[in-house]
Amino acid sequence: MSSEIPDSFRAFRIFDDEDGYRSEIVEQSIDDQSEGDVVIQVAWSSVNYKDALAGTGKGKILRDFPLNGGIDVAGTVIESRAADFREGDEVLMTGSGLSEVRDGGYSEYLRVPSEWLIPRPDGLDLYEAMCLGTAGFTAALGLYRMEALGQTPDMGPICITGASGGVGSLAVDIYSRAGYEISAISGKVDEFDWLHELGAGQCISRHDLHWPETPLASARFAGALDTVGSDMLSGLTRVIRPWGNIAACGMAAGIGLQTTVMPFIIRGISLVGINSSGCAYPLRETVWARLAGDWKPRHLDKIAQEPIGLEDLQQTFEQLLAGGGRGRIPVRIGS
Ligand SMILES: CCC(=O)SCCNC(=O)CCNC(=O)[C@H](O)C(C)(C)COP(=O)(O)OP(=O)(O)OC[C@H]1O[C@@H](n2cnc3c(N)ncnc32)[C@H](O)[C@@H]1OP(=O)(O)O
Ligand SMILES: NC(=O)c1ccc[n+]([C@@H]2O[C@H](COP(=O)([O-])OP(=O)(O)OC[C@H]3O[C@@H](n4cnc5c(N)ncnc54)[C@H](O)[C@@H]3O)[C@@H](O)[C@H]2O)c1
Repeated sequence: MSSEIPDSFRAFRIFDDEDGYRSEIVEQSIDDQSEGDVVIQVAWSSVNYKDALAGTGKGKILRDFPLNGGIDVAGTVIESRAADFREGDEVLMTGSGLSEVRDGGYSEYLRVPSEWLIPRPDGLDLYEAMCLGTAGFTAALGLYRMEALGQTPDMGPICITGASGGVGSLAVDIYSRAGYEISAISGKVDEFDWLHELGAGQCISRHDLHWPETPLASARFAGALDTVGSDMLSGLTRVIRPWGNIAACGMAAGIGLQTTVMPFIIRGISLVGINSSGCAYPLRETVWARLAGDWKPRHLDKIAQEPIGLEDLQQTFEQLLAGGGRGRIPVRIGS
């Protein structure tokens, strides 16, 4: 790694102006970026569903324009005015306003506020940290919050929806490592063998699901991590066993939710909202420590696809939004 910030470097930047909503690779300088007390020489980022919404304009993700895309970043500190970080430190940052209100990780150098930076935990290298990224953090935060509400492996199987995607596949790996029996729901029957390899005990085709319309139906799962939303989440509320939990993190199928109070007051289930982006710093550190330790996925090599570059982002976004994602997509930024 070189130790000087070049006058000009590459970034994937998102615009919304008189020429319309668009994203392109630009040359920029560090002074073109949002404020911060630390500059990182970026090594890796990743592609999340939210990056695809931001990069294509299909979701209202950016709240300021223009900004560099990329809600995840990992690299080495090259310049610091912060007491807690020194040149040469390896760091990562997920969510925390990246590609929402400040420039994101699709950039060879990135200036960030140190208050959101996580020192790379022992047990993960920078590449692995970005194979996890927001997706892995979200899966782990879901489990952390369900366990805080009393979820334990002996209560029975956890259902993971959108199981072939980034959050879903990492959750299958992490939760099975944590001792849970996993029922994976996916529309991609071709991926069932792979999901079994990651730790799913049972795979269920989304196309064979017929959620009951009644307020309650036979309880079949002890808990759930839902990345899909809409009818999937509505149906799940009706089939969770007494005192079980649902961690709701996604809306790949839509943002609606139709249910009744019955699952909550008769079975005592809890619906927990997962917000990876705004998660408070102490909990962030705790969850990253688990991801680097006892919750580190055992099959990252099977979940991570071949790395892509900045020039591949647009095409990858389209594939992801069309439901064509499988596992995680690391983005190589540094040479
Ligand atoms: C990591 C993966 C993920 O997070 S997946 C989720 C990705 N996020 C999304 O897709 C949400 C995109 N946002 C939207 O679609 C819209 O903002 C929604 C929520 C529908 C509201 O739109 P609209 O009715 O036009 O109102 P608005 O945008 O002015 O917002 C209303 C108030 O809500 C707030 N808000 C909005 N987005 C955020 C956000 N991401 N984080 C925190 N606050 C948010 C706005 O600031 C606004 O509140 P206020 O009036 O400023 O106090
Ligand atoms: N709340 C948070 O903090 C948080 C963090 C990360 C991701 N998310 C959300 O979780 C979801 C998954 O994110 P990801 O990065 O893993 O994306 P991804 O594209 O890797 O995975 C999405 C999965 O959903 C499936 N899917 C797509 N459309 C569907 C539909 N109509 N019905 C059922 N399944 C469908 C896909 O096949 C894929 O398995 C997204 O909605 C994303 O916004 C939320």
